[in-house]
Amino acid sequence: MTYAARVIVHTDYAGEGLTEAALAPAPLEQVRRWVDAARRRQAERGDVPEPTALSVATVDASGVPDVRTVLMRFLDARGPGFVTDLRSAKGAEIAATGGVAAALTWPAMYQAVRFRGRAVEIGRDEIAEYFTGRPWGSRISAWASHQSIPVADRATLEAVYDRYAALYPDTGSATDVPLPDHWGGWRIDCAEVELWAGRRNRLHDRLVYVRVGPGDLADADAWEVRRRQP
Ligand SMILES: Cc1cc2nc3c(=O)[nH]c(=O)nc-3n(C[C@H](O)[C@H](O)[C@H](O)COP(=O)(O)O)c2cc1C
Repeated sequence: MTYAARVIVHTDYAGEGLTEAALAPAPLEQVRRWVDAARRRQAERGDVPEPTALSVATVDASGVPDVRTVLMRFLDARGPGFVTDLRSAKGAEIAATGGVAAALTWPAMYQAVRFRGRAVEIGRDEIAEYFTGRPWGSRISAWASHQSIPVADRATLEAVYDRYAALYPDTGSATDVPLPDHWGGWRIDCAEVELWAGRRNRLHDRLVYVRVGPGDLADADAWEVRRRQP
């Protein structure tokens, strides 16, 4: 017997599914409904930790894919957005190809949302506003870490952190740590938004908003809904 055959537990997905009739006319409202439901469920039952954990896939200049998890910090008609170090591996990959795909996955609810599109850098004003709301230690780490670059050991990293902590001491003010130029974020300007709902016998529902014209995620005229086979 293979390893997989011995360890895999086959769980049938008993979700309620998703119908065309129940789907919101435009993707933003539909995604918000599901994100709100995931947050509520986490608050009530605690089985959807980090409901906005977003897997973000990028492709480097040679066509090699990469993926990591971030937190979805923005969700509006312009697309889902996240914050990060602009100099990171994901940053280099976005600079190289601009293509990005992302997924919110809530296994306890048998639901997932999938976005595909182009990365658009979030404006500095919005980033500055968001940055000031972060805890002081997180803002210090934004200076101390050059994300994705190797470091000799943990002690080296902590020494750099301590240096910035001394440079920008915690005064209790939102502006005691300046916004680093290298810290920012991207939104996904979506070409497709898929809602996946797990159902019995692996006969799941997949309803996909496909962009058919200009407009944002709140504009129903910009999208056509297609059902894909599971
Ligand atoms: C639950 C979770 C949330 C995370 N949130 C973020 C985030 O919001 N921004 C970020 O840059 N990294 C976040 N990370 C770390 C990333 O997964 C990743 O290690 C980092 O962004 C470097 O990725 P890169 O080297 O591919 O650019 C998070 C990791 C986890 C597991």
